[in-house]
Amino acid sequence: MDTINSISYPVIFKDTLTQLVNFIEQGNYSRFFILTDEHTGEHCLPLLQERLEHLNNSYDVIEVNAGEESKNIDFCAGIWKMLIDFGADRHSLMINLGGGVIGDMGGFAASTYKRGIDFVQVPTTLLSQVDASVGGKTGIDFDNLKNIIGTFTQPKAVFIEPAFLQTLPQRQILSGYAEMLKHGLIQDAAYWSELKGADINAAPAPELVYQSVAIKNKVVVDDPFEKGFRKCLNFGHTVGHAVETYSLLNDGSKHLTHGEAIAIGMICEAWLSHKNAGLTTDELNEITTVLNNLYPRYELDETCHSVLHSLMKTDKKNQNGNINCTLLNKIGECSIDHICTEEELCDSLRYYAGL
Ligand SMILES: NC(=O)c1ccc[n+]([C@@H]2O[C@H](COP(=O)([O-])OP(=O)(O)OC[C@H]3O[C@@H](n4cnc5c(N)ncnc54)[C@H](O)[C@@H]3O)[C@@H](O)[C@H]2O)c1
Ligand SMILES: O=C(O)C(=O)C[C@@H](O)[C@H](O)[C@H](O)COP(=O)(O)O
Ligand SMILES: [Zn+2]
Repeated sequence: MDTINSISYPVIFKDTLTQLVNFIEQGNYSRFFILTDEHTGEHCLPLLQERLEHLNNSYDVIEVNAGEESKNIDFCAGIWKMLIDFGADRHSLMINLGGGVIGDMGGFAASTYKRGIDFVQVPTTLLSQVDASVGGKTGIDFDNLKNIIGTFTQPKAVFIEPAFLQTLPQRQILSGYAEMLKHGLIQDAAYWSELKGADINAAPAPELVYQSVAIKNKVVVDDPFEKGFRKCLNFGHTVGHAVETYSLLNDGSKHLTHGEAIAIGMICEAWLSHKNAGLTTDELNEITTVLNNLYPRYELDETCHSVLHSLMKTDKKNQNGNINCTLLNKIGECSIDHICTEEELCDSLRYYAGL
């Protein structure tokens, strides 16, 4: 349980911060930059800085506001500007110290600055440790659409440090847990069974984080650019991204987290899986009960269906104007490219609302 080899880089689980310092020392970088947000600047940066004290390399810290509201072109431009002001050359390294927002946006900023500088992911939320840091999807939100601008660019390494999870609020633990449950549902029934009964009041054991990364990694290694089966990792996201965006637009600072929205999306898409892909009634009931008990309820009445449907029409898995979902054939097995109609998608929202 030390390292997983991903597409072109290691995901490191052991002696993580020491390994990060070694990586910087051996990388011969002209300069490095640590991207943080307000919370990781406070809770995670000091732990890293302790280890950097004996290094000769100089570095700068770039801090952005925390949260999804910052994952946009304005904050990204702020990062590019800071890199210019700090004199970052092509042999610079960006260290993304934070959750999925920092990883996605920092990865995007790095992959485009001077046509691309190296970056590493140091994920500090459960969600980013089990999912966002691996696989090379970078990006920002634009025009109220999730991750609509971005690249597939692989980091040079990923460093997963369990100590960072100690300061993570419970709500964020639960948010990351949704992507872990997704990994079980799409690829591993035994993992789903193990997780559904686990204590979610604290960060999960490192073995479970490792298992999730292993599941995701196998998929992204086989299909790094999402030409086909990688779409399985998007189970719950056709509806989930629409619900997340809807909440970002309507709920101000009380918006849903990514994981909370994906949990709702997984309930709806489990219903679609029952209708169109062979998921049994018992399995649908099991998935619905587990997710509905774990995650807060969210009101989705008829008035929001047309907005949600318009948002789903922009999903990246779609083709030729059809909305393409990833659906479960059974717990632990899924298939991609199921075309779902507006009526079916709205019925799935009605199923959720009627629970
Ligand atoms: N690239 C991918 O493959 C991928 C996969 C899944 C999700 N995502 C994206 O990831 C984002 C969600 O990521 P997230 O859930 O990590 O959100 P986030 O980055 O907004 O972090 C959640 C909150 O936790 C705080 N935080 C982070 N680490 C902390 C720590 N150790 N202690 C205390 N507070 C801490 C952050 O400041 C923030 O307030 C979404 O934008 C989603 O689209 C990307
Ligand atoms: O890595 C992937 O592939 C995923 O789909 C993982 C998702 O959990 C993640 O939310 C991802 O950012 C979604 O990507 P998008 O292409 O639908 O924006
Ligand atoms: Zn996700």
